[in-house]
Amino acid sequence: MTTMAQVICGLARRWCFGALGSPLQVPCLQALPLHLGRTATRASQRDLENAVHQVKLWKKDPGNEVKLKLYALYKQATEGPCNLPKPGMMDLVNKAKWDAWSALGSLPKETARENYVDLVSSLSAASEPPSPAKPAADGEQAGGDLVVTSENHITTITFNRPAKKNAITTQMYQDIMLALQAASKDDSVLTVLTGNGEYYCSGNDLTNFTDIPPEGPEEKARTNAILLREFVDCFIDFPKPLVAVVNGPAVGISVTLLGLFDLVYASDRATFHTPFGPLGLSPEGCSSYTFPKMMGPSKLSRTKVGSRAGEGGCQSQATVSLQGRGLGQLVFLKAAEMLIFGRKLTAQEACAQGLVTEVFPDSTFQKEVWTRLRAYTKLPPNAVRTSREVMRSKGRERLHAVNAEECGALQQRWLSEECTSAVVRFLSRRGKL
Ligand SMILES: CCCC/C=C\CC(=O)SCCNC(=O)CCNC(=O)[C@H](O)C(C)(C)COP(=O)(O)OP(=O)(O)OC[C@H]1O[C@@H](n2cnc3c(N)ncnc32)[C@H](O)[C@@H]1OP(=O)(O)O
Repeated sequence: MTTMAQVICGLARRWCFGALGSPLQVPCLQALPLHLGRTATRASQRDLENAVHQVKLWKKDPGNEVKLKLYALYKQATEGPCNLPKPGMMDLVNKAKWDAWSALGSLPKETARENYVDLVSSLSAASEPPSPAKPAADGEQAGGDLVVTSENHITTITFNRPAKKNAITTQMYQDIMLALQAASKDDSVLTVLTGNGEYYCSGNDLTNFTDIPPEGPEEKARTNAILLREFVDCFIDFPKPLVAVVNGPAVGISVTLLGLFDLVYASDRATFHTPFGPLGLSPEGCSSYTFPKMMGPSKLSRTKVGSRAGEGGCQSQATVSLQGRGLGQLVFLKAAEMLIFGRKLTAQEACAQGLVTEVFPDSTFQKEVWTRLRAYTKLPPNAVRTSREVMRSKGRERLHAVNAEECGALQQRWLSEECTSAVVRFLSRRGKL
């Protein structure tokens, strides 16, 4: 059941959206501890104006409680005690504002001004914009192979091995699982995966296959299959919307997992490559199920348009040539081009196939995507979560079964001569073996 407090906070959140700049548009309830100890100089009218200006520059939403307090102090500092008629019970937003202002009673204007200035100054440090991960010129970036940040209701998990094209080590699989567990419980609305540097991710670190334990390669394949299954299960069961911010080329498991994401935003520099054939491997990340499924509907509609073969600008050769042979074949062919034959897709192609939600020019990619995501976090979080759950719940059991089957097949593949030779080929080209 929704409580009145939740209703108020929901309304307040909507009302506050994008209104940080104005000290007048500020809701919520409890009093905040203030810095009352200004003794050196009293805050002047100029100090107040500067503080108001500073609030306008804040990039980070300080939350409704703070904004409501700021509103009340500003009104008290400029107009004195609350002089408005009490709003009706159902006028929730104005009632919250009125309550906050009235709660200041007969606090002198000067003190309110001083409190406003002190509050802004104490919060300003915390409102600095986040420093984005800088592309590494060379070598690893500080902060570990995986960087997890949480702000503005977005938890971001960043692959941070730019010198290795963000290949995923065994430790990183473990750390991503831990990060997802934490993100499922934190106050974030969205969870984002992205990469630092030129690549989004070059997939599984192929040296993961080289440290064979004393028990032998069978044991290695068995433990890898368990790790992979647990890892993919975390994505299947994750309770909030998952967003991939694909900043550059994506390879292997970083591509297949995208079928389990809710939004996939790609730079036009990104490519999508699953070289399982050349590596002697088979698909994972539930892609053997999600890829044919997601690529299906777009092929279906294009097939209908395709009766005018040659006119439809987005028809591929394969689509046209398969017309009339049955949709099952048609759908499978497109996924098969990627998963069996390792065809690399451009961002635009991946978008046309339904793998990518939207493609952005690389020059504006970060700005546009993060602005969009920040706007999405202003939506009522419980509604977002519920919608996500009803969309995901139907297919979850099936996804777990697919994951188990794929991991079983891979356990065999990893022991095959085809796979071993491919990994040896890759590692020996740089004198790693
Ligand atoms: C628990 C197990 C789960 C298994 C599940 C998943 C399966 C997969 O993900 S399969 C896909 C595996 N990935 C690949 O096959 C990609 C391999 N890498 C490449 O083909 C190229 O490196 C790439 C095309 C990504 C980039 O090429 P270049 O631009 O020419 O760069 P370099 O090759 O010089 O790479 C720089 C540096 O990074 C190392 N690197 C890159 N990718 C990987 C990787 N996947 N594993 C290990 N190392 C990788 C590369 O060796 C270079 O290292 P140095 O030689 O030390 O500079």
